[in-house]
Amino acid sequence: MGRMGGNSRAYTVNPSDYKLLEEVGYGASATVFRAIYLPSNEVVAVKCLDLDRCNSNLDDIRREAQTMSLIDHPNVIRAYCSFVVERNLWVVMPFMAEGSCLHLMKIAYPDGFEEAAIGSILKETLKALDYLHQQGHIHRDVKAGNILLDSNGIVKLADFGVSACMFDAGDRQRSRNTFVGTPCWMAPEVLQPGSGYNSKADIWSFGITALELAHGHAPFSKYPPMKVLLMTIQNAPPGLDYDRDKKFSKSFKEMVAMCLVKDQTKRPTAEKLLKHSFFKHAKPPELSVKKLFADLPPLWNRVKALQIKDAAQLALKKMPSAEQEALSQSEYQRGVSAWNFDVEDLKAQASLVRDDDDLSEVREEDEKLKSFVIDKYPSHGQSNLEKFNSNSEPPLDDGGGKISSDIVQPAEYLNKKGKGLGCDIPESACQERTGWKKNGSATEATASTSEKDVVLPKARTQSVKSRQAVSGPLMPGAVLSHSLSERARISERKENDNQPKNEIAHREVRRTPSFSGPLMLPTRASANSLSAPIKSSGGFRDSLDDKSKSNLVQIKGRFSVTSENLDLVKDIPLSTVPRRSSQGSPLRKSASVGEWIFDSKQAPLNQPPKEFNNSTVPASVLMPHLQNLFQQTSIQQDLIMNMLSSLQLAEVADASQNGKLPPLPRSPENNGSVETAASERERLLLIKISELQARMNNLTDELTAEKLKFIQLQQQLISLSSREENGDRGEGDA
Ligand SMILES: Nc1ncnc2c1ncn2[C@@H]1O[C@H](COP(=O)(O)OP(=O)(O)OP(=O)(O)O)[C@@H](O)[C@H]1O
Repeated sequence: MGRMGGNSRAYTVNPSDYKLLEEVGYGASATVFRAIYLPSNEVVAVKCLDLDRCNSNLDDIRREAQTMSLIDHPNVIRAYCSFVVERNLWVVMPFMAEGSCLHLMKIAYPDGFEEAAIGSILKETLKALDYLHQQGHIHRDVKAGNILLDSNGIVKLADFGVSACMFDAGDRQRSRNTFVGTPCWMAPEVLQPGSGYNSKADIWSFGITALELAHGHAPFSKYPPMKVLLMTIQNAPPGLDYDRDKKFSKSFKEMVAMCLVKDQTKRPTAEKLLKHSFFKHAKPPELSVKKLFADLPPLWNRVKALQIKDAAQLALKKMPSAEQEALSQSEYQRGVSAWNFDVEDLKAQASLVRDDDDLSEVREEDEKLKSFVIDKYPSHGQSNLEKFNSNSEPPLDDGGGKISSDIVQPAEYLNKKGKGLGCDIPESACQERTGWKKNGSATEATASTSEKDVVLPKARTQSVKSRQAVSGPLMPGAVLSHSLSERARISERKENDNQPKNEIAHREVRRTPSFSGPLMLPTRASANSLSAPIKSSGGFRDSLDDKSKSNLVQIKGRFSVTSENLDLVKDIPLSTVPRRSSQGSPLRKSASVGEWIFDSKQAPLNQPPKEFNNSTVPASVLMPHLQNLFQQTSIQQDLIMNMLSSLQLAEVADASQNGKLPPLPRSPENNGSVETAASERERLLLIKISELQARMNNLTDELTAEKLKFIQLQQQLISLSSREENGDRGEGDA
């Protein structure tokens, strides 16, 4: 460590020679400051690496620092010198006044740069890569966050050297607990166990970086690491879409496609890629890059604005997501640090990760972000909040988590014409151009082909949602209330996802005894099994929990999918219930109770109309049948419930009087046995209820039989009378 060669100017390794000024960047393990090198009054950047957060030892760092001293290229940022200050490693570098491309996009270009600027930035970056590869190095961390710009438009690739060393030794990027990163830039071969990788891995990352610059975020960036790993391995490579990314040239699309080939041997070298027509026509960066930040405020003010926004986003992170992210993150750390993936294991882990990219959720988060900012910065006013939007934002892929108490000065900045903030937000600093530009679906629309791959999980999530809705919003009128309650239930479920498990369980128990919606099948099941007073006992709580578990068909994302065909007698001891096969069940026929009430035009219940088997039947045809079915079922349900409850009340009173049920203990001395007696009482009541149900079934059977008899008699009567009529007519004719 110490001074590094290849630089004409000598820099001391004495920390007191450096005056640290504003923070201009932060990453997984480091914070970067603008600083003054006092002996020469020169502005430099000092990167302070927290050694406690790095998994590398000092020897590794020293070795890498020596390697760095050999690097000398205009497009690779070099370290002037480095030294240890307490538990930090300070790396002194040239100060790149416009920061990273990532920051620039976040602050002013949430949808990415225009092609001319991208071409220049990529060309300079590729020159750096070519140089490094020629020197036998692999960068391994090519991404917009590591492409730095200075005020002249000069482009330099950063984070090589010390950082790469730390990457070797462990898991540099992911060593900080608060950091949430994604392996979006990693080549498939890097993620695959044992496949080995070389400098072509940088070409893949370069291709991903091209997409990042084009869209404002890397493909898959909204997914947690585990999911990204799998998507990178399993999905078709991402790319620029020939239709959707119309604004980009064919040669740009071609160039990206060449980089993002899964077979590394088919990817071009940096040297070869530089000869691609896309780079041949690239403009000098002074022309196309410099104008990107022409009217932007100083870097440190932008960084502060971003920190506030990042803090707001972090504060809004919902618990389960955070937990899942932590899980994903820890798995990711485990795998990445060893560079040894068990793909099957990853799949299993990734299946635990939610699919959460539907727009409604993004909007929901967006709304929360707004309200958070209102709470935190009430003076900003609603009009300004309209400018806040995180839809287009990729997840934080740098540090974050630092809630700065500093206040960004009133922004004279970010007044870029047509894009400028032009607002009066004092702290979060007019973030219109800080990536909070509203572009929601537009981002989706311009997504790369990679995001087409994402459509699948999306569709799956949606189908799960629609299945959930089956029990609810079938029809207007009386059922509407149920649909509403069901929707409320779903949203409650959503809410539940954000709550500690024990609380959810608690609420589940509290919710189920409510019989407000007799048409809701899950509620029916619980209503059928138990009466309200019994439900309040602890014993029932267990049974409820078990029941809810047993009804769980699938957990998908935020939603648990429950069986819609819950057995109404599920909770009743089997031995006491005369079970019938559904086919031969008179109870099924007893659905004809509805026929007594509704006119004969109504659809038969036992047999769905033929069209039902045809999936192409229009909803307009299906809806009346479904409504009819639903109404009849609900009426039948109500009838049964009424009969059941009246019978039940009578029986319970009866049984209690006859001493069949143990009376509830009344004296305080009996307190110890209250629970036992109560649960015994519950058990007996359950048996009673099941007996009553069985009796009710028999009664219904009898009723149905009587009805059939009645119909038969009616038919006989009709035929008799018609025969009589015919006889009369015959006689008359004769
Ligand atoms: N020389 C520099 N001049 C100006 N800004 C810089 C300089 N070096 C780094 N930065 C800023 O600081 C940020 C973090 O730096 P860097 O990427 O080196 O840290 P890190 O901890 O290695 O981050 P990560 O590992 O997440 O990429 C950069 O994204 C950039 O915005």
